[in-house]
Amino acid sequence: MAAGVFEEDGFAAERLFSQGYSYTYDDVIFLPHYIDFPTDSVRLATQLSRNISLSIPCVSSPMDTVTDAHMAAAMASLGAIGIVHSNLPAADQAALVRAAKARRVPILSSPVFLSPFDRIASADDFDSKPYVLVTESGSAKSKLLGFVSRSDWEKLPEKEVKVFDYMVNSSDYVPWNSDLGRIESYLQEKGRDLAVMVKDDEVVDFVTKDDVERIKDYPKLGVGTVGEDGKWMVGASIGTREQDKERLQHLVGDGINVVVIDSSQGNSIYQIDLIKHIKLNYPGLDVIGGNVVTISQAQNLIQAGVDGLRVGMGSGSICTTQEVCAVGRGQATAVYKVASIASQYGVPVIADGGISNSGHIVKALTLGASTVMMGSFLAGSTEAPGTYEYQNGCRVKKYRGMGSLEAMTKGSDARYLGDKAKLKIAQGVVGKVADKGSVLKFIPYTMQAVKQGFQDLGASSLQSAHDLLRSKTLRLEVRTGAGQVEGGIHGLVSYEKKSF
Ligand SMILES: NC(=O)C1=CN([C@@H]2O[C@H](COP(=O)(O)OP(=O)(O)OC[C@H]3O[C@@H](n4cnc5c(N)ncnc54)[C@H](O)[C@@H]3O)[C@@H](O)[C@H]2O)C=CC1
Ligand SMILES: O=c1[nH]c(=O)c2[nH+]cn([C@@H]3O[C@H](COP(=O)(O)O)[C@@H](O)[C@H]3O)c2[nH]1
Ligand SMILES: [K+]
Repeated sequence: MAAGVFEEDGFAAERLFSQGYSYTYDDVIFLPHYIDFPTDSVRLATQLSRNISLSIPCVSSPMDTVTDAHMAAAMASLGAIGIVHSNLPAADQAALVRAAKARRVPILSSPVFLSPFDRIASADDFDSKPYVLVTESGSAKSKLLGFVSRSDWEKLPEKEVKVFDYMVNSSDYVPWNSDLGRIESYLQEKGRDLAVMVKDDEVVDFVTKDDVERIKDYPKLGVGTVGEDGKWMVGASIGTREQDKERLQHLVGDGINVVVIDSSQGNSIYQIDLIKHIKLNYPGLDVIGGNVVTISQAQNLIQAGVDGLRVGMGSGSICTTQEVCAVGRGQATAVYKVASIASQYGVPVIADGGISNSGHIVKALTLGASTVMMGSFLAGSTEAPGTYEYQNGCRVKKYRGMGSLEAMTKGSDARYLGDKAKLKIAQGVVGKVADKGSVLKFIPYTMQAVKQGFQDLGASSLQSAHDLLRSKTLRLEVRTGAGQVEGGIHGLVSYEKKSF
């Protein structure tokens, strides 16, 4: 296929993105190319940063309604990665990192522990869990003695008795790093409904037969993201205040694999100094800088030594930065521009914000990003922090911007403690997103859709998509308003949209 054949049809990215417009994902559309491979042969393996490889290009955002320990473990199990948020005291953030790394299953049950001499007075004591675990002292760091199932407790005629009188005695456990396959065999062999995981002298968690059955039915992805220590890889975010150096020390102590410096405008003296500090003091730790949207911002952070760049300003679903500050960039343009410079230095780019469907992921990756970072796309999942509630008959979870007044005044973050006297201006909102089920189910389907997009483009991998982009074989155009309407569902009285 000679490139010349396409010269007259569509634009190369270089030309399209140098005309003075700030384009976002929905503005642009790729022209299909040539298919000579099946969908399943498309490889989505990628780099998060210089030294961290992922088997799928997905990252969960460091936001307090998106990434805690549960999300981080689930993302790692999918071959992606989670970045634990920093809107809480340093020790608590480090505890989330520790929790995510303390298992090799994609789920967390966060058990309730009791001692044999405690009593279970009400169903609330189960904290919505099917079991409580019984240990010698009633804490995790104590000898496992057994468990109480909620159904057994409900059948008790007299609830005032001590746990000791009716618990199931069992000190049987599986090692902390057992995967689901191993746990399933254990449950089958022992004819049990519950496997407790123990590490050294600490009871880590439990997995139920119901959990295993549920997850077994989900589609399988590639290998999980595991570090040299045999644990899930987990990232964490920090700010650029002096106290964040101490926070980082905690996080490194608990084994984070990568740090993300969280700022809406990364090209600052504060961030550049911090990058240098981290590279000097933790030379083995990958640092992701940002956020940036221009070539010159990116160049400054690359010069300071970043191993990855986070791109996006004002493109997030809960962001009001462009409205409040008049600064930012359309996300398609931002990703293309930053990636075009970062690729020359071998620095991978994370396209952060504005992802609401698989097509946006295809666009971000094809325009030069190596991964996408998602907030709203993941916030309605089972694994996101918070509980579901009902709004107008719809099952929803809370999702909020980290620059919203509510998140800023949560009062825990050192970033704002010193600023109490200052007037606070919100750059984000608080909202709700619909229940999407488990990331363990919808991410594999989303990745399959991304593979179909890559196939249409004639790209069998991320590298091949980037090669098509840079060789100008990839052609694209801007869609008019009517073009965007035509590309969506239109002209129907009613419809049901089911993606998988
Ligand atoms: N990607 C995006 O478009 C946006 C993201 N956000 C999110 O909201 C949260 C807050 O972001 P920002 O407000 O940008 O946080 P930030 O911490 O970067 O900046 C807050 C303010 O503190 C200042 N500052 C930072 N370090 C300092 C230091 N060491 N000494 C003195 N002043 C210092 C900054 O210049 C800025 O005025 C983050 O989670 C961010 O990701 C907020 C707005 C837009
Ligand atoms: O202007 C902003 N005000 C905020 O309060 C805020 N909180 C998060 N973010 C950024 O949005 C990204 C997530 O965006 P999505 O929901 O579109 O995935 C995130 O990954 C952040 O980059 C914010 N931007
Ligand atoms: K926005």
